[in-house]
Amino acid sequence: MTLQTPVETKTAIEVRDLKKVFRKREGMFRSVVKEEWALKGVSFHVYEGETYGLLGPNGSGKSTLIRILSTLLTADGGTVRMLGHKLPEGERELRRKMGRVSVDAAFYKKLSPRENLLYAAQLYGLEPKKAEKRAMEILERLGIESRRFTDPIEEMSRGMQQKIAITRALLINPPLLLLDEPTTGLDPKSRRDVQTFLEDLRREEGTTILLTTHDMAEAERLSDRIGFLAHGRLVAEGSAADLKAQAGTDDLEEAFIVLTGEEIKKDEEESV
Ligand SMILES: Nc1ncnc2c1ncn2[C@@H]1O[C@H](COP(=O)(O)OP(=O)(O)OP(=O)(O)O)[C@@H](O)[C@H]1O
Repeated sequence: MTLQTPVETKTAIEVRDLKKVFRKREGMFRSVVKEEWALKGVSFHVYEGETYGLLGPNGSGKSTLIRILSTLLTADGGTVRMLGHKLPEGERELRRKMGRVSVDAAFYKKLSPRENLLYAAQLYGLEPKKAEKRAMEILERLGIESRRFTDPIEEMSRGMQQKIAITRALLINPPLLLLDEPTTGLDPKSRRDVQTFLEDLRREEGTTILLTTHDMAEAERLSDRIGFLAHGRLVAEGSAADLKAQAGTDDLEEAFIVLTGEEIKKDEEESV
């Protein structure tokens, strides 16, 4: 009898009962403290090499969740384990292993993408020539013409800045990528460039990707599994097909409404 080797599926991200509260002072004398639970106990996991999309309307807690995983915010409850490291203890190691992109990426705006990326490469301890070659390759694949590499970032559109932020996150070729709304506000072509690039990355490098979006088509195109987030809770999860089956519909947007009782408002510029 021959024993079959089981296919090993490792977990890259494990989030258990994650909670986050924001406290705001309100009232005339700012004496009233109001608590806002952005995350009310969220649990999910992402397998190695999987793309997992968190889908939710404005204010559902997507950015808060990604910011905690990115080590930019600390949680008020629950546990996070990524690539075998627990937060907050494994913060330093994790920062070296993950790429993070958010809508408010900080750059030296007077400097060019080339200068910003070389500076980041230096911080990562990368060899400048190799880093430059990799950066130029990624920028080209993302559809930025090489003649723009030396223009100041402040002269570039938001879409271009977003592509430069993605390039920076990928300089170290991280096994894990956390993307907060990677295509929000991009024109249709830029959006497709970024989506195609993310698909290639998953296929060619086996990168584990956690992304947030409020774009149904994007979630469906990119994600192996999708989690529906509403009011700080993960209401449902599964492949797009599973979620549609759970809701008894063949449309993901309708499935979102049926399963969460919420609607996702589309930004006007986002209709592709
Ligand atoms: N720094 C903060 N201080 C106070 N409240 C905050 C802070 N960040 C987020 N919140 C609140 O937490 C809740 C979740 O916000 P979060 O930004 O995570 O949602 P989101 O799903 O990412 O929304 P969007 O799609 O608009 O970015 C909201 O009610 C928001 O007002």
